[in-house]
Amino acid sequence: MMLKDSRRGSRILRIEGGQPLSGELRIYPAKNAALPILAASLLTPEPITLLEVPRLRDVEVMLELLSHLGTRYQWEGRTLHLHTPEIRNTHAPYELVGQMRASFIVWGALLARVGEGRISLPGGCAFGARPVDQHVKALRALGAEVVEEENTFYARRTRPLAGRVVFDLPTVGGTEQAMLAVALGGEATVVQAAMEPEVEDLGHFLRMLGAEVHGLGSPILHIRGARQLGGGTYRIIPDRIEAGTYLLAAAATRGSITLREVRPDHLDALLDKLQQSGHRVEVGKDWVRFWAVPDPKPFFVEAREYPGFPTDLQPIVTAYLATVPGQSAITDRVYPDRFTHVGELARMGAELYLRDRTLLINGKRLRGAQVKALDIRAGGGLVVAALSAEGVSEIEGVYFLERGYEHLEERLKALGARVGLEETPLALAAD
Ligand SMILES: CC(=O)N[C@H]1[C@@H](OP(=O)(O)OP(=O)(O)OC[C@H]2O[C@@H](n3ccc(=O)[nH]c3=O)[C@H](O)[C@@H]2O)O[C@H](CO)[C@@H](O)[C@@H]1O
Ligand SMILES: C=C(OP(=O)(O)O)C(=O)O
Repeated sequence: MMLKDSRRGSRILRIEGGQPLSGELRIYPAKNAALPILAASLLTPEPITLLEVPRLRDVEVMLELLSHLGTRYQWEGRTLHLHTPEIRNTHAPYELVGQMRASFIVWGALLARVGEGRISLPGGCAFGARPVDQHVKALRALGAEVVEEENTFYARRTRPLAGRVVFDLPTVGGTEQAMLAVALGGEATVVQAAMEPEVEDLGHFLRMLGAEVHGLGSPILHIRGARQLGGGTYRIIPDRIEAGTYLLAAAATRGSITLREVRPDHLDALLDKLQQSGHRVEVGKDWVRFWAVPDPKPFFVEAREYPGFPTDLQPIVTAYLATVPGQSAITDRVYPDRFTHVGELARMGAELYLRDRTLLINGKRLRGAQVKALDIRAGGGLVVAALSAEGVSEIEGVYFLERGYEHLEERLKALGARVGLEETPLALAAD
């Protein structure tokens, strides 16, 4: 019996597997680039327009937080107008920050704009420890006074933040936090900065506002903030994780698809693995064509920081490899315990063995089952597995899928999948 989850609703995604995906898809802009750019909009009193913003639950949550802090916003189709003439609140409470980790970087923006910020420890996908010590280290290195009390952090500054931040490890959110903290009037050199395309996109956005940003895409960044930032219109980069999910779904179903409005260079690590598996790939400036072979080969993947194989595609490539005969192996250097999807995939008949943080996979034809998405990309993995499986799967935890995949059901249908979103009857949903 399915358990009722009142906060997350009781909908299920029903997938009848076995249909090879085929067709064309325009990839949406990146959630993980949109979220820090939304946080950065707090830095300026001037209006900002973001073109083609993903209409995702995470974006709605971030907008709720921004309005609490003082932003007025308006949607016009997929275009988003934002304006923060002044900050009305300097406290980002748990009810908002607890829903999503990316919200934590509004802290740096508040500190830069009004000199202080109080923020609750963030929530987000739970796939092992996700500390914030590097965020605190960065703000302290820049001269902020930081006090932690009962899962809430308070920071203030008495002068513009400036200094050298040396991270212990490359952190996407930590790097973005440091960038926001100095973009308005401060200055920083960031050593061992994250090189992810989403960090680079934030850098381009800050440049548009008037900050100087050097070294984007490299491990050493230099940011010189402007005394006053302006506004402008910005287009966010395509979502490499959404693109990767559809490519792996096509691979798992032995289908063929064309992705448009993508950045193939952001997908290098995945495209290389797909080719290693035997599939055919062609790329152009902003498109990728993919044809699966019927008898792909297994491979080894190690998820790492960009430009390595992305950890956010790790659960999804696991689902694909679970369909490939032979032995594959996966490790995740970014989140070594990101394996919440393993038990659920096993329910679909996948043969997976976790040994010393390495996942060994004996690929085979999967079978449909009732499973539960426990985070966004674990959910993406279950969708990929269900699409390739024999029979019907019912995926619970649609809430998580909606955090990361816009119009998932319609898009899969357009590619020929047999999929439907269903309300669980109340009788079934009750525990
Ligand atoms: C909204 C967003 O963009 N989320 C992405 C972002 O998350 P997020 O920014 O939270 O991930 P980080 O890059 O910060 O994490 C990388 C590693 O650094 C560690 N760490 C991080 C911060 C800190 O203060 N201390 C610390 O030890 C983490 O535990 C992890 O092992 O990058 C992750 C890694 O690519 C992705 O999985 C997430 O989808
Ligand atoms: C893990 C993700 O998001 P967050 O960092 O907000 O948990 C994700 O987008 O896959």
